[in-house]
Amino acid sequence: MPATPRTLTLPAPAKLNRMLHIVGRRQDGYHELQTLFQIIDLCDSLSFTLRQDGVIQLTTPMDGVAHDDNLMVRAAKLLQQHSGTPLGASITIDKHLPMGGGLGGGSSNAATVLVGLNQLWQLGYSPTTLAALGLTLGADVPVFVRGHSAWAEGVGEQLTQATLDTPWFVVIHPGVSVSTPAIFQDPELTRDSLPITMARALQGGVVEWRNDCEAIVRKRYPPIAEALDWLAQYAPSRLTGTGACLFAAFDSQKSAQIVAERANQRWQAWVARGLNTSPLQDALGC
Ligand SMILES: C[C@@](CO)(OP(=O)(O)O)[C@H](O)COP(=O)(O)OP(=O)(O)OC[C@H]1O[C@@H](n2ccc(N)nc2=O)[C@H](O)[C@@H]1O
Ligand SMILES: Nc1ncnc2c1ncn2[C@@H]1O[C@H](COP(=O)(O)OP(=O)(O)O)[C@@H](O)[C@H]1O
Repeated sequence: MPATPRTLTLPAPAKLNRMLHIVGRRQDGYHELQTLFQIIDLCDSLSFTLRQDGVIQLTTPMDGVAHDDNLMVRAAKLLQQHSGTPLGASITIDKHLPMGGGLGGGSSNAATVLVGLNQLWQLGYSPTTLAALGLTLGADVPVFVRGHSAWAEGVGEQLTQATLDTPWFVVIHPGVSVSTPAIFQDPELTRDSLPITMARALQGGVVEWRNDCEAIVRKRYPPIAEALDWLAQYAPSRLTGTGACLFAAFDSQKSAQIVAERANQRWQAWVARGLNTSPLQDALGC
């Protein structure tokens, strides 16, 4: 039998919401969405070292997030409690994704912890079990556990695998942070988009592909409106999630790079490839 690995290094990729429609509001205040999630090759990198003493320790603190509130620590403890394993782990992160930027970095970190520790602790849980556990941490965790571009409904947890085009994206963070709860509480938010089918969404292309949060985000955060308008000179620009990041698709890496290099120095700009399968699942060979 092969020896149990004692360390594991795995990526935690970002996502874009290629479109996001708000089709209703539940009794508990949460919004019903229809969205196309696409995983991109912009990643954080997480390393796990097995511990026999049962301790969960994040060894790279993150500014503004207390140790025990960190989604990585919460995910590890959740899996530990659920499984009853006596094992622990030290976790380090090389963080590249902006926090609270609509790229799903925190959720992706949590998913990589669930998938990575499932392997390191040899628990043998299925993706379905891990996705259900992940959902208790955040609506965007399941898509990263499944590791495939997807059509999502409900609050984002009802996933159907989808295959999207894989352009090169320019992704911009305009340097302001958006409060997700404030956007969802905004009285002017459009909440009555007509539900569409996944087939229609995939056929509709750019015509149907809008983000219903964008009008409010533009109004409340002028620097985001400025960045969306700037990027739209080159290709249709759109917000991801509730922002603050926005993106546009290009045919080649070169054309995306030319645009990214022209971006305002006050913004962060990346060039990233759209994917259909996650680098996390690629790394694990599943
Ligand atoms: C809307 C998305 C699309 O990807 O935006 P981003 O977070 O990526 O920007 C996500 O599903 C967000 O999910 P997540 O980031 O987990 O949201 P949470 O922290 O759970 O929600 C923060 C708050 O936003 C509101 N909220 C969130 C999601 C939702 N479908 N309806 C809501 O009304 C709730 O008031 C909630 O308390
Ligand atoms: N490991 C983590 N990485 C990023 N954010 C985290 C993490 N753990 C907790 N958080 C909290 O979760 C919030 C949302 O994070 P993130 O997923 O990056 O944003 P978004 O949901 O907008 O894409 C952050 O503002 C931060 O307070």
